[in-house]
Amino acid sequence: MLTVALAKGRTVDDLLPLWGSAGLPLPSDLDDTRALVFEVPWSGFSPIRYLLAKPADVPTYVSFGVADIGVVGKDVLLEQQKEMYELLDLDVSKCRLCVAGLPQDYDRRPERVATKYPKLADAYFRSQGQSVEIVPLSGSIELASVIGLTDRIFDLVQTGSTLVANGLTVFDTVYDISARLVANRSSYRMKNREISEIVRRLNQAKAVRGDS
Ligand SMILES: Nc1ncnc2c1ncn2[C@@H]1O[C@H](COP(=O)(O)OP(=O)(O)OP(=O)(O)O)[C@@H](O)[C@H]1O
Ligand SMILES: O=P(O)(O)OC[C@H]1O[C@H](OP(=O)(O)OP(=O)(O)O)[C@H](O)[C@@H]1O
Repeated sequence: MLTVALAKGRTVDDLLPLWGSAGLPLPSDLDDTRALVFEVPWSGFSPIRYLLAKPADVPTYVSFGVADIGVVGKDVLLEQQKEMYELLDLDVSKCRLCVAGLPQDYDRRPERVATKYPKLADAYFRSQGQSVEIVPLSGSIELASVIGLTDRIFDLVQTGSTLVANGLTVFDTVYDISARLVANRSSYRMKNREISEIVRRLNQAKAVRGDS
């Protein structure tokens, strides 16, 4: 059995079309159930057990080895820096980690920064030689700047529509983000046949998608 931890929500929604076109077995009734574990047979290989986890918890499952591989955003991997192999950029759930704020604050020295990524934000502002207070929040980060709790946010931007809707603008783009396939180090050795086949098929599906 190969156990795969998938970040539920946006990541798994964006991943499944690629996973399916790679000919990998799909959990079928994902949308119709509250179940979090799905076991699916895989012809010629060990069955796959999918775990649907909160995005921020996927690296924990993989690094402890209760999941052999996982799919999660690079933002989460960068923030947590857990021990594991990053095998593949899946090129889905693409967005950017940015510093943003109200346009009138652009020329002011930053004092407080709201973010779901406290370590990355701290490292970024230190690298700019700026000492800021990090305000950790768990979502709707834009709100902090809109109501004046902070003069910067450090958050994901894709279309930019959340920023626009809240009167905010990008000050700097810090990282390009996308979903990644990761593996537990010892699983990578012990279950190499299955894991290598998954990587091979996903690479092939990515190439076909890129051509079309
Ligand atoms: N607007 C976006 N566009 C594209 N990808 C995004 C966007 N927002 C987040 N992502 C990517 O998708 C991943 C999951 O985002 P999502 O918003 O579903 O999770 P979350 O808010 O962290 O989940 P939860 O709050 O349920 O734990 C992020 O880690 C990031 O890699
Ligand atoms: O540039 P956009 O296309 O508008 O996307 C960016 C928004 O998407 C994410 O939030 P999400 O929808 O995950 O909600 P959250 O703030 O509760 O995490 C991110 O934190 C931004 O708020």
